[in-house]
Amino acid sequence: MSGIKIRNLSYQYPTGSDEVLHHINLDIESGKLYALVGVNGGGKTTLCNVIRGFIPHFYKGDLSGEVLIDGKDVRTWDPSELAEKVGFVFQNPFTQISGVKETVFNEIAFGLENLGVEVSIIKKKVQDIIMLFGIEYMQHKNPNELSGGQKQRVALASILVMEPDILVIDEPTSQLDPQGTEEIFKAIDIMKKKGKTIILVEHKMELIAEYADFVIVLQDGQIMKQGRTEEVLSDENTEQYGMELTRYTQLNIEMRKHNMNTDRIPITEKDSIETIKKLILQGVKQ
Ligand SMILES: Nc1ncnc2c1ncn2[C@@H]1O[C@H](COP(=O)(O)OP(=O)(O)OP(=O)(O)O)[C@@H](O)[C@H]1O
Repeated sequence: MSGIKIRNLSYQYPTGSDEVLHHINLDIESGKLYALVGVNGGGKTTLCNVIRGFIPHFYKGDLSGEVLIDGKDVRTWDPSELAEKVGFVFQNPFTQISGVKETVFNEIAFGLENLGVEVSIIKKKVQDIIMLFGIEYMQHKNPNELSGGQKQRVALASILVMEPDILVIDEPTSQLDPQGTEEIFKAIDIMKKKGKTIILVEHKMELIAEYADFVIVLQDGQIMKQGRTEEVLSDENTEQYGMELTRYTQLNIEMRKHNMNTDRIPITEKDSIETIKKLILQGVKQ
């Protein structure tokens, strides 16, 4: 179980003329899923890079404030230990696949091999992950011959097999069709149920509404809004930060303009059906 505490964090890239993160304060509770949202260039990837220690270990620049992972500042973490603690899944699965392994099974085993883990343990762990992700059918395939969605699942599995406590996942579905997207979210949900702390950059609000515990809205390097998913996504004001509320919330807001007031503003399909059903039943009783 791992938590992250960020206090007054500001950052400027070495080649940049301005700060791209300004006075960020965040408490990331362990075992929860946080969706990091906001318009392009808001600083989402930069913040992810701070959390995984890429900034300041690889990108220098000006970093001020505190970023504590399990109570220890990222600057004092040993980079390889931090890489074991925080698993990072890239936006583009093609970047993540090693390119040197000929089967999906060996690809997933690659990270553990590099750590020098005993072969019998590696086999067991890889088999377990393959079962968990339901990707037995592709284990003997060449990773280079997989579709984008399949590659992305293999990329996630290769990170999860290393058992990091924290997972930072940057726009995993941006290149995927609806089916591939659903498969990825099922995999993310599996990780959540395993108690991982997850920070997910994602634009698809309906999926965020369904899976995230908390939402953080970043714009121009500042946190404009943060809170429980229901709170942030049922608030019309969230739209001012370039976010589109889910279609269920939009419908509800329209209904309210016509005096059809539900007891609460839904953010998911299931929620929407329930609130509307209740409203209809109330109408029937009157
Ligand atoms: N390596 C870099 N050097 C200098 N400036 C950078 C670098 N990487 C990003 N930036 C700048 O930092 C700001 C934040 O970028 P970042 O990629 O973190 O935003 P983002 O919210 O992830 O955007 P997107 O949704 O487009 O991925 C942008 O103004 C960007 O131009």
